[in-house]
Amino acid sequence: MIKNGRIVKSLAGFYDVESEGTVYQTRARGNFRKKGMKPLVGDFVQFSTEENSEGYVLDIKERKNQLVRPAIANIDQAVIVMSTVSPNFSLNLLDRFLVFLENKKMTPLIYISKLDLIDNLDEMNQFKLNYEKIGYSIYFNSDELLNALNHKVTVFMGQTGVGKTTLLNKIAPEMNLETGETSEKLGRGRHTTRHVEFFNVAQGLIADTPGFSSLDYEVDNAPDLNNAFPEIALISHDCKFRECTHTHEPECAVKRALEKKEILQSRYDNYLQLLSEINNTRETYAKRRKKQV
Ligand SMILES: Nc1nc2c(ncn2[C@@H]2O[C@H](COP(=O)(O)OP(=O)(O)OP(=O)(O)O)[C@@H](O)[C@H]2O)c(=O)[nH]1
Ligand SMILES: [Zn+2]
Repeated sequence: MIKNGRIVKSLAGFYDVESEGTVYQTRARGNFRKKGMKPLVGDFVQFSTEENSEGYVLDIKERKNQLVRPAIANIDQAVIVMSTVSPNFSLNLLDRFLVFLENKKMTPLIYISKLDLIDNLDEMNQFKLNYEKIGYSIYFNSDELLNALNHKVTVFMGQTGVGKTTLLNKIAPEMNLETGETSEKLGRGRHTTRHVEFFNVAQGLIADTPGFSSLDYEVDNAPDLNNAFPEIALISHDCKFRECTHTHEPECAVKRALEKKEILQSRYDNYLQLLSEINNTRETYAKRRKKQV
């Protein structure tokens, strides 16, 4: 019988496909293999199932997005975990995570951990207001965050030590994750490769997230960078030049908005920093290519 479903687990060449509430064990066998495509957890697939024998994944539907580590596809949203201290809160790092997610069409949710370690909340409250104005959701407690996971596929990301595991243990104890502390106590190596699996939490799906300690935001051109800053993208429609980079061009609406404090200075500064990183990388590549000729 041919069915449609979604891969919810992958282990040693087997794929668990969920279809209308039932999970079927399958292997890969389809045209996509010739194209070098490998089924990923999160893929919507067509598969065959037979009684008394395993089924086969026959076709993979087009992906909305995908991650390499963990290897998953079609992710709706990502929780960026940022701590107030140890490691220190960084708007620069946060904006890099946001650019990465915007570019991948994953909705960012921002969770602030270790609020108990700071005496004064003024700065964090101001940050919350500022970023909510851009359109982002900021969470100071895990119960509110839990509600936002309903009916969505969510991954968790953040610098090492910010408290991802601690947070996941609070909202999804069934995932049985080890925090930095416990895995050190037990003398086990960190970052052991696990199989990839979705967990049902709050009527949504959560993917385990082994990686993400360093971040390549994966944007390599100015227009994509512009679009990865939603408030800049919106205002850029009023710039005189269609491909305005908001640096040296006359009649730039973004610079006007900056003067009127309608755009945060830190956001603009981080935009400029990423833009110059992108330009530097492009120049380096161009030089290398010239040398090769
Ligand atoms: N005071 C306080 N400590 C926290 C909080 N969240 C996490 N921690 C501590 O911070 C340390 C790191 O937490 P983890 O949950 O292991 O961090 P992680 O992001 O999973 O780190 P990696 O596994 O390295 O990616 C642990 O000692 C936690 O107990 C918090 O909200 N408040
Ligand atoms: Zn402009």
